[in-house]
Amino acid sequence: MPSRQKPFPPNPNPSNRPKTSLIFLTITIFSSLLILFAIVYFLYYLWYSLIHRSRTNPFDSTSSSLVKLQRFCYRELKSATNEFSNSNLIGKGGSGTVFRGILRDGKLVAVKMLDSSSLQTEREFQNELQILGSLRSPFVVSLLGFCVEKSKRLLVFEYMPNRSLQELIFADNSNFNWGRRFEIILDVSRALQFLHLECDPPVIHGDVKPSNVLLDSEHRAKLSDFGLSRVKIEGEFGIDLFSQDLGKSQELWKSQELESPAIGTPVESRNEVDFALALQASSSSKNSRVSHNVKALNLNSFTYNVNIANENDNRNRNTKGKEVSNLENGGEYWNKVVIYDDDLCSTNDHSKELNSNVASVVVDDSMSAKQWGRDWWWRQDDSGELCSKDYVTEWIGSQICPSVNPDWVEEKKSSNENTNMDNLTRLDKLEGVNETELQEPGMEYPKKIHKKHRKMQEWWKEEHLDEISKKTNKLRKIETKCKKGFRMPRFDLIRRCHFRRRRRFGQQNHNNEGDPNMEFSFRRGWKNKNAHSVGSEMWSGDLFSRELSSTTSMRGTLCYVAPEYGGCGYLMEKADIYSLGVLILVIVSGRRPLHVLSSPMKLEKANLISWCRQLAQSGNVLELVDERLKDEYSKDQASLCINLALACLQKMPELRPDIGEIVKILKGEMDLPPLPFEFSPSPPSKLLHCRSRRKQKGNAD
Ligand SMILES: Nc1ncnc2c1ncn2[C@@H]1O[C@H](COP(=O)(O)OP(=O)(O)OP(=O)(O)O)[C@@H](O)[C@H]1O
Repeated sequence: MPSRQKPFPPNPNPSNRPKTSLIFLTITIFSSLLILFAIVYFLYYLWYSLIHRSRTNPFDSTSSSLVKLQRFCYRELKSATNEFSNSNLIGKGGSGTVFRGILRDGKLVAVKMLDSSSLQTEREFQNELQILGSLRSPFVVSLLGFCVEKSKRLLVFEYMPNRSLQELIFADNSNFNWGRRFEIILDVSRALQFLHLECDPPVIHGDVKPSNVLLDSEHRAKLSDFGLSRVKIEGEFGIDLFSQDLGKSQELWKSQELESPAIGTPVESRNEVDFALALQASSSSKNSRVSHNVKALNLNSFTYNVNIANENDNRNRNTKGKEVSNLENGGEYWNKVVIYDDDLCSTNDHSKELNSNVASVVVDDSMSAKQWGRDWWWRQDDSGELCSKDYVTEWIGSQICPSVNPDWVEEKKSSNENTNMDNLTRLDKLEGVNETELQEPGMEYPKKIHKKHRKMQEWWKEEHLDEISKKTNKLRKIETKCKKGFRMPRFDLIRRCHFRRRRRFGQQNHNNEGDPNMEFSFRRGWKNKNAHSVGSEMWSGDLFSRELSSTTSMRGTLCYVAPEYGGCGYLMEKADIYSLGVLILVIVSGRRPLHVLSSPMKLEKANLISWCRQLAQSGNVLELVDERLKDEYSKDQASLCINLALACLQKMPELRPDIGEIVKILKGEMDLPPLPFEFSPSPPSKLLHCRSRRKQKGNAD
């Protein structure tokens, strides 16, 4: 009989059901709590790490440092400086005049009155406020306050009673002993260490030189003048045009290195072009790169308590407490005019216009078309023309030899002093310098410069038409790619802001273009509205100014500026390292980087850097040490400093030590890495042979 299946027995205990759901509920609540706790913990951790992170964020909106900046009325600063009297005048720089002042509370300050409002002034002012205003370090001069009234721009700094290193080094009866020199080198290095490694994002000073190193009452050095500084924003650059070029130059470097003669080769064959490189920065277009850091300032989340108040132009208007930036306009600094909220003082910004009335300034002389010409440009296109010491010598000769440079005779008559092609010519400042200024004592620039330089440019144009055309095609290709959607944000950005600027300042541009003299300015390039060829397009200021007009990085000081920066490249930490290298040599030697003496016998010492390299090659670096020190210095320290400087002066930025290493080396915590010989200034030996063969051939003819 089939067994009947019993139905499933009913649950003997119906109260089990609520028990199960209770357990389920408990588990759910517990796990929810756990997740909530984890989230809270994560958020707390995030907050904690943000608050306690070791780096100083100069642009951290939570930072109260900027809030501490005091806004002064013009009247107040006027009375503090006794109406900006000459007796209170303590210095004059490229961008303004500095006065000593005593505030109402008795505090001694240095008041820097920036020269009349221009784009350049405004940018430097904003830079000082936004970068230096947020930095606090014992190695950096403190910015205490500012004043904005109409077109007046003033900055109030802590007073540095022992003035600048420049004055200390070059004072006649300088009691500048070795201990102090070494301390100053260490202090400047620490200042850069702070900027490069302890700030987030890192800050690049961009203009390290003796006059920007100020000394406090205890002769401790502090870095000042952040008008040209930049904030490094990692990863903002998109496609890196520069590094592509750098790759190329690296290949060249390698080939040079391989083909360069071994140690012991006569110096003449691989001597210096540092000076050329520095000067190259002042007029190179080939090395001009689209500036990739113009946006740096605006990329930061500045959330200062600011108002925009400019009723005169198209600048953005913004409300208090908001970031004032205009990315559409390429994020250029001048679209971000910040006026600090202060009930006491006027908040109107009357800075209106780009000062387009800029003199063309170049370094040239009657011989320059030839002298500067081929040799000068050699390094810019690697086209094979030899660049050697000759042109430096010739150039210096032209400054010294009366037959070559009649201007010099005049100068000499009026003064028997040494001729110093000093480092104090800031490339960006040259732009605004007129001829009269150039003829100031100590600045041996020839007078009729426009015409001569024009010739050189025309020569260059002829010689390099092919190359320019290639470059133009390359740019066009990039543009086409842009249009097709291939993202080249920087290029496009630069292009856009160029056109916008042209529109904005259309009137001024028009005026310049109408100038039959084809003025050259570092940012605008050559203007020739009648020129239509590809090559002339470059020099007409179209392509050239497209690159340069948008760049805010046409910066640096002659002889201190890093060659790769060239005024238009990236301003990276290693550019500061290069300048530090020059500064170290200047401190150790007590000489200017380019010190041209009337005696031709001392010509080889004219260029400090190349002289130092020569000494290094002959194993006699201590000859460079300032004679005024006699034998009262530490030979080990001096030789360490000089070798360290040489390491900093390497052409390839990558090969230079970083600032952390430099500080360690100076403190004796790390050995100086073996110093590679710097062959880059020499042309590849192949070219040397070519040239010598050509020369021989020429002689035979
Ligand atoms: N805080 C300060 N305390 C004392 N002296 C100062 C101070 N700031 C500047 N000076 C003096 O004023 C001079 C001019 O300084 P400024 O920064 O205007 O120009 P610079 O650095 O010499 O040139 P440039 O602006 O072209 O780089 C300095 O060399 C220094 O002697």
